[in-house]
Amino acid sequence: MSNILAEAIKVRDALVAKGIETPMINLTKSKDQRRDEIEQKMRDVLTLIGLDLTDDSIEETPHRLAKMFVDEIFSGLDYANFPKITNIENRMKVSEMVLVNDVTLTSTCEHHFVTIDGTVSVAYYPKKWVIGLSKINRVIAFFAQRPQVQERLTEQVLLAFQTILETEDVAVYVKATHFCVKCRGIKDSNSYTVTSAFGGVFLEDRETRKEFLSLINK
Ligand SMILES: Nc1nc2c(ncn2[C@@H]2O[C@H](COP(=O)(O)OP(=O)(O)OP(=O)(O)O)[C@@H](O)[C@H]2O)c(=O)[nH]1
Ligand SMILES: [Zn+2]
Repeated sequence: MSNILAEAIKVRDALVAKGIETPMINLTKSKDQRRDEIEQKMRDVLTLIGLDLTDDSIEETPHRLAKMFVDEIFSGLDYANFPKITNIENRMKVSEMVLVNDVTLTSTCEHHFVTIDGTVSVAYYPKKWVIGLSKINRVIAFFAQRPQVQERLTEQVLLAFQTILETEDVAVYVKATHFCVKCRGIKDSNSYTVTSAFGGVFLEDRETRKEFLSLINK
């Protein structure tokens, strides 16, 4: 736990207090241990599917899956991976909306463990702080690298930025295609899902919300 940044702990506590934290347990095993155990269990799963793991193309797949789960697509379950964010004091007194539009979103649906593919737009009115623009992408990527449902992801991103920026005035808009809808089940390759979450002035003032939505052209 010691390598978790104070900012990350603040964000986690805020999500827990609001009841929007991802259902997760405390990780006690080392990454090596977790990779090893996942690899063994994935070996069993792939064999039960009917694959021959002596084939040289797939013999390393259980190992690849273990690495992918721990180090890549589910790395956002570990707050040690929360991005380092340098808050810059708003000395230039920016008072207009800061908008980062169409940030790439690649996440994983928690119901079927297949891809969620979309974009996220985030806007805020700076109060005390501004942050580096790339940090907006990095925070979104952190929460995307978890098993997710789109509604909770949207709320988590909103509260994370409200906590980091110390302002309620944040808006989040997510548009995504769910491969659990596209490649299996109902097999609808056309539909997409839109979710949004608004705080402060974006919630209270219809004109501000309209301005945000028109700026992102939705
Ligand atoms: N609200 C919400 N639902 C989601 C999201 N991702 C997937 N789902 C839905 O979660 C549901 C899971 O439903 P279940 O009935 O338990 O699973 P299933 O029988 O495999 O469902 P089908 O997809 O209808 O075959 C499905 O309707 C998915 O489309 C999401 O981000 N938000
Ligand atoms: Zn799904």
